[in-house]
Amino acid sequence: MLAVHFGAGNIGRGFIGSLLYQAGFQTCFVDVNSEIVNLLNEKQEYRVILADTSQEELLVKNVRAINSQSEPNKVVDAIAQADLVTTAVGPNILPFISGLIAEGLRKRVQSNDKPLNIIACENMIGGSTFLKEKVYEKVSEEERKLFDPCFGFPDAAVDRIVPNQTNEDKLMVRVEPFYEWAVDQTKIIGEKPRVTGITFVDDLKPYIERKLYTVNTGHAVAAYLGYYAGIKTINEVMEKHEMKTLVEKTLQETGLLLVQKYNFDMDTHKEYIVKILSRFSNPYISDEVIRVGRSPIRKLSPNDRLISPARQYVEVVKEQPIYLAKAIAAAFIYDYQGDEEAVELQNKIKSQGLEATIYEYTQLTKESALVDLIIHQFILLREFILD
Ligand SMILES: NC(=O)c1ccc[n+]([C@@H]2O[C@H](COP(=O)([O-])OP(=O)(O)OC[C@H]3O[C@@H](n4cnc5c(N)ncnc54)[C@H](O)[C@@H]3O)[C@@H](O)[C@H]2O)c1
Ligand SMILES: O=P(O)(O)OC[C@@H](O)[C@@H](O)[C@H](O)[C@H](O)CO
Repeated sequence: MLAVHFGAGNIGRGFIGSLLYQAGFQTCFVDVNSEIVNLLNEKQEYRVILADTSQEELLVKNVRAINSQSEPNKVVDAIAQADLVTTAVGPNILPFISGLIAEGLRKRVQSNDKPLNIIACENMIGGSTFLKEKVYEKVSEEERKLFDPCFGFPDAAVDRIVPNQTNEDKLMVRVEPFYEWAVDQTKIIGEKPRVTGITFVDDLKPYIERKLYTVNTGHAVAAYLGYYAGIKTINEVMEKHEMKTLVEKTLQETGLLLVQKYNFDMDTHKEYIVKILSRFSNPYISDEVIRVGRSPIRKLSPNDRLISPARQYVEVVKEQPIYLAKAIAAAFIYDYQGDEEAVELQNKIKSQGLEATIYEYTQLTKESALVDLIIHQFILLREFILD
């Protein structure tokens, strides 16, 4: 069985690649990083180490890689023969890989009538659906009709903390022991991929919202407030009582929303939050706030981990989400110069002011009480910096 996986980065190698190997797949990674591509082809295996007391090691074998920039035709051929296609490249990159996927599917319908599922394993709601839209923009109406019965794009939620890391062995990747991979089985075409570790569900929305608005919201709060306080890593943030409290208070807000919206059991959800907080404090992982806070414009977009739960909190809980507003304000203050989106955001605030910048990136409107709340929290944080 052949899996083609786009993105041989942290989550690609550390999570998806390791589960695919354990399920008996040969994995062909597709990436633009020639160093990683060459190493994968040279070694054909890599190590995944668990970041806990056990330091357990898994040798992931049966892997190869293609550089999609220099050998796009090989990617097309691999997709034409694959049994599964997955991605972990980042939401902003999906449009850039959609052309190659379209080419691959175009070639495949001519020679291979086996159904194929393409699963985007990205931190976003509706990632595979978005990828499908981008692929379908590149093919004709006639081809879309041919593709529909053959290719599924089931959405997914993936959870495993894999920090950026520099190891002597450049292929090795250190990962937290916890993982979760939920896939919308209603959108699968043909047989479900036989991968132990995937949970197939009929309704992905509660899974993805619970994950994104707990793990990723909590992470974003820790990253932006941590950066603001001059702290380098997430576990250092969690060691500061007042910071940890801010993360907890924010997760109480998203928790209340999730419990009311999905009828989750409150005690079970509280336990889920406790588990997430303990994952953030894992002493075996050093996860920089600049990785977790990366791409603030994406993280401030309407359907992502900050604005979406804040807007829904107002609608569902009918109160003001003070702590989410504080986290959003901290994201608008985030000015790390090594992050293109942070630089763009700060330039926008300088040139057009905070209020117009909020409207532009969050798509909140003048009618939303959230805007004043965010501005208020922004001023409080700014005054604190200037003091
Ligand atoms: N790291 C985590 O803890 C984690 C956990 C769950 C989900 N995710 C999600 O997984 C995705 C990847 O995150 P990551 O942390 O592994 O990032 P990463 O930067 O480590 O990996 C991304 C990989 O994609 C490659 N890439 C970039 N452009 C490409 C292109 N055009 N074609 C093929 N490959 C390309 C990069 O070279 C890199 O190897 C993101 O959507 C992220 O939100 C990450
Ligand atoms: O990958 P991002 O930029 O969407 O979010 C950063 C982190 O919150 C994220 O990578 C988490 O580590 C991951 O989602 C845990 O499952």
